[in-house]
Amino acid sequence: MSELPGIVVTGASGRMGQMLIRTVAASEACRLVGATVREGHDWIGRDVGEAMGGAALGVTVTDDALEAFSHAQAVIDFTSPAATVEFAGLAAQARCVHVIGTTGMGEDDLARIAAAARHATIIRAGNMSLGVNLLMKLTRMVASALDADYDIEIVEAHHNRKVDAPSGTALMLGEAAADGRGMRLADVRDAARDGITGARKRGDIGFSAIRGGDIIGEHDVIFAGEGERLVLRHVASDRSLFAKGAVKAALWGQGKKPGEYDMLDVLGL
Ligand SMILES: NC(=O)C1=CN([C@@H]2O[C@H](COP(=O)(O)OP(=O)(O)OC[C@H]3O[C@@H](n4cnc5c(N)ncnc54)[C@H](OP(=O)(O)O)[C@@H]3O)[C@@H](O)[C@H]2O)C=CC1
Ligand SMILES: O=C(O)C1=N[C@H](C(=O)O)C[C@H](O)C1
Repeated sequence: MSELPGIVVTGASGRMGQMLIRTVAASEACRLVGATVREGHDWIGRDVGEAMGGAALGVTVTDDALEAFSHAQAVIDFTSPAATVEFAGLAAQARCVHVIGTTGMGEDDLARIAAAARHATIIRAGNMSLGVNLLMKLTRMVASALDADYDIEIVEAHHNRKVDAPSGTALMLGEAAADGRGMRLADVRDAARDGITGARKRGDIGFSAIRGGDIIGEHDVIFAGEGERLVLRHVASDRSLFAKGAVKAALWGQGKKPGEYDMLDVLGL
């Protein structure tokens, strides 16, 4: 019988990194074979389960990503744009499926990931949950049914440690809304209102970001018309939601041709 796919988790000490370690270790469909952290991190050389304050998991934390990837079939990566771009090259070299949850990527980062996807299977999504990916489909549908008399506003709320705004999810929802209207988000995006902004421009898609406490992730897509308002909402109440989606993506990616995929592909939506 062949072995279960081996998975490496990058950024193992992070909020999502620790959640992913627990999720992969508990899965009956894959094995945890590696855990990486930044160079100089004080977890290096320790068992990752113990470093997290729990039972040993038999995996030693390392900062040698390429060596760790070379023993794996998939890498799950929720870190930072700079780290993810580097890992994309290393995962391609090691012929691993690369699941990317990292948000806040710039044009340049995305171009480098697209280049890596010429040789590697990459699955990237700003949100790995079933609910948000369904919400994208609904958003596209409603945006195409309602004309620009309905102003589209996307409001997102996250914990006070989040470093990027608008969230990756909000941008995915914005892309879906723009697509539903036959527009490019770049042409209608309004994400920075402050001061005397002038009246709202018809057809724009607005973004607002709330940051506070331990909010895991909440997204509203508002269609505001005259005399009525339609609100589509997703609330994440447990980070394991994202980790389970990422594991599903890593397993789905096994044997897939090189290219860039998303969670709509994984979930068959
Ligand atoms: N797609 C999805 O479903 C979801 C996406 N996310 C995204 O995942 C990312 C991580 O979120 P979260 O876990 O909350 O953040 P954290 O800050 O808790 O974790 C990030 C981890 O990445 C590590 N890291 C950052 N830069 C580097 C680098 N250059 N080299 C090596 N390691 C690095 C950090 O290490 P150190 O602490 O040493 O800097 C840390 O361990 C964010 O972009 C977030 O938006 C989050 C949840 C769901
Ligand atoms: O940083 C987070 O926490 C989250 N980030 C993702 C995003 O930017 O949309 C997904 C989720 O909302 C949590």
